[in-house]
Amino acid sequence: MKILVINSGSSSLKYQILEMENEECLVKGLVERIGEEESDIEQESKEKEYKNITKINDHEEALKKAMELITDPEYGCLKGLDEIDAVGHRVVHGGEKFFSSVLIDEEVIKAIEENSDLAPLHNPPNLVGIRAAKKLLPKVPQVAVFDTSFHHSMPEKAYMYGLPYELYQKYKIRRYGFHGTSHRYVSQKASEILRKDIKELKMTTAHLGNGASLAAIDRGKVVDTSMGFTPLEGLIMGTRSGDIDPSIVLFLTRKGYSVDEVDDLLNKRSGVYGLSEMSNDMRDIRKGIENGDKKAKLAYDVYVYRLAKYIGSYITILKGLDALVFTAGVGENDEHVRMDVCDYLDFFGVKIDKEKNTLLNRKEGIISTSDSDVDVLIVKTNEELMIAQDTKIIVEELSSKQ
Ligand SMILES: Nc1ncnc2c1ncn2[C@@H]1O[C@H](COP(=O)(O)OP(=O)(O)O)[C@@H](O)[C@H]1O
Ligand SMILES: CC(=O)OP(=O)(O)O
Ligand SMILES: [Mg+2]
Repeated sequence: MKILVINSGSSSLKYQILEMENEECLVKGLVERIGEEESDIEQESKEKEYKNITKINDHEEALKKAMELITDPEYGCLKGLDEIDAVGHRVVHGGEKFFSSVLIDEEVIKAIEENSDLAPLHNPPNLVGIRAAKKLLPKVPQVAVFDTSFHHSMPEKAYMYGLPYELYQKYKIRRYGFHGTSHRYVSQKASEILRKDIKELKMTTAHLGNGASLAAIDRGKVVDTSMGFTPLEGLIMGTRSGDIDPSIVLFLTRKGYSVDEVDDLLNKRSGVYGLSEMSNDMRDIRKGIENGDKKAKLAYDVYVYRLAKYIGSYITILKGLDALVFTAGVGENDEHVRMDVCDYLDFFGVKIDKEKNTLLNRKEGIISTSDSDVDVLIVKTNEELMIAQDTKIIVEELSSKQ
């Protein structure tokens, strides 16, 4: 079975074709800066790499271009689009309605549309991707895999805010959590690496990409997570502020900032980028620190401090910790972040093996010492594989019913 996985962002479209026989990725591509004068297109297959800059007007055009490249005799991996058996879509906000992946029909599309209010940056482009794929591949079953669904197990006490209850009833204002597909994948993978049943483990998974979140996972079930009503809450991220005093928003609007300006400030101009006044990328921050840049150092320190503070609080609510898992761009590649976060956790018996931490950088495995009270791991996230696996299960169920 060949599955097309689509992750459609506000101005980008990421895609992969996976052969599910051996769960191999046949082709992987990215169209960026959709709608701008120049869009970047990149595709990688076994030994071939395609790169081009051209104008791509919208997501439908991006998907069309992707389909052309997938079936290109030189760069592609398929002879025709009819080889695609199913499509799996990343959908960011499933609200309270979806707690597992579903086959997409008109009702599901309507529900995703209704949740757009809750994730205006993410759900609309996801829907555009779904509609474009349905148009191009009308006979192929399509599945939605939600970022929020793995967090559905959170208890009320973790997902409710200290706000009037009627706001929850009226607007569904509560914590939802995101990156669930990644937290689910890496928690399972970590238990495999540890050769322990996930049902026996207390775990904290740290998805540290451009967006970043933590999940507290008790015996396979999420009990808390750092992102909230939207993906803005929690950790310091590449360009997002994470937790701040909500009064700052009121203060700024009273100073004359418009709602859209505050939105832009908190989502796109804050976090590591805002503090360092330099970059959202940890590689640039490292270079800055090495060159003695004080703001880069400050941004790094605030980033690591917030992370350690959250992990400490998760050790309390989990009443212990068996495994701490680092994943995504920063988690997988930045040995300094892992080292410095674990340094704060010394009191809890977390001991990192410096040599393994360096040696396993960009790889996968256990990086704690054998006498550490907590196993610390690097796991490479693979949201696309998880989406494809869910899609396969749902499509097989569907065909067994027919
Ligand atoms: N070698 C590296 N060292 C440190 N940080 C890295 C490295 N490679 C990537 N990163 C960080 O990872 C981020 C991207 O993470 P990724 O998980 O790919 O992001 P996205 O949220 O876009 O999926 C970059 O912005 C950068 O901060
Ligand atoms: C939900 C979210 O923050 O996603 P990303 O990290 O892809 O921006
Ligand atoms: Mg990501």
